[in-house]
Amino acid sequence: MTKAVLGIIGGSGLYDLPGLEDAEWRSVKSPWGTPSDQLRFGRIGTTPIVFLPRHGRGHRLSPSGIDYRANIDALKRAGVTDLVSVSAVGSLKQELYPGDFVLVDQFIDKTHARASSFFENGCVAHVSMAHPVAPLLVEVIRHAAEAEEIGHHVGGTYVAMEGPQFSSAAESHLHRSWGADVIGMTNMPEAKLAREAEIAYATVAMVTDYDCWHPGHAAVTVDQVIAVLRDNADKAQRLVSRLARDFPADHPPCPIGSDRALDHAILTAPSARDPALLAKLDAVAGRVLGG
Ligand SMILES: CSC[C@H]1O[C@H](OP(=O)(O)O)[C@H](O)[C@@H]1O
Ligand SMILES: Nc1ncnc2[nH]cnc12
Repeated sequence: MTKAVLGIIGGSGLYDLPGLEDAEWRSVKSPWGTPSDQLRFGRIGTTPIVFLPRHGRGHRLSPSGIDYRANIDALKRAGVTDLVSVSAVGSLKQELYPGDFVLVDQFIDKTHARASSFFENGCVAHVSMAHPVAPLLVEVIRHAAEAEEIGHHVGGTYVAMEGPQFSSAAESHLHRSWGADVIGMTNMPEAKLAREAEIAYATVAMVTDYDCWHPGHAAVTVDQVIAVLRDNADKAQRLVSRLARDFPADHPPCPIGSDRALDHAILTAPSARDPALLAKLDAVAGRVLGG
């Protein structure tokens, strides 16, 4: 059993966590770059919490400009074992209405302009992304949503697009033809990097719009996204607070191995590893690299 530290990445509209006790913004340095902001350390009940606003306070960072490696590395250095992303998404299905919450369990990664791995020349590793979302974490979120009587859908596929422009209608129809449920711009490579860092990851996707495929709805605009987020801020807040309050202090092993993803992943022979890269991997891969 490991002691749990709950990380929350706040997406669009979520730049702080009211209700966090003993809260303090603290800078955490990362050898991978500059995290989106300082981390907000605190607790809710007895659960230690580390919060990070993904786009920075004031929404300074575009989805392509976020240093996802620095964010995940900093959260790992802060001791985070479980990470919940709270994200605005467009709906690709009639039955997923603006205001609904979707606990996604799969991703399709269409991003192409972001560093997407900690493992580079000099230390090559291949982790499994077959099951990108940690089932025990989803269960705790599901219980929290039920306890707060917040309507939610369990399961769904999130398409991660590069952005920052929204999709064309042809792209939106293509994503629907893939059977995907929701679309956003940020959960990849975040989920891949969390897996490499052996952090359990799950997403609360908050539907804000019907993207641009729906004949009965105008194409998505930022104003619309913000209006829906504002209307649902209280629900999101209640969900996170309940999740944190009820979060189990001890941590059984993840059934899909999120917490030991590197056990058989590193291919580069010890003698061929690049010492400079190994030094940067101290937090992410310290468990298997030692030192
Ligand atoms: C403001 S709409 C587009 C923006 O919102 C989502 O961000 P996040 O996942 O951080 O909530 C979407 O991915 C885009 O970055
Ligand atoms: N329709 C959409 N496409 C991409 N990202 C989004 N975030 C919120 N709505 C979105």
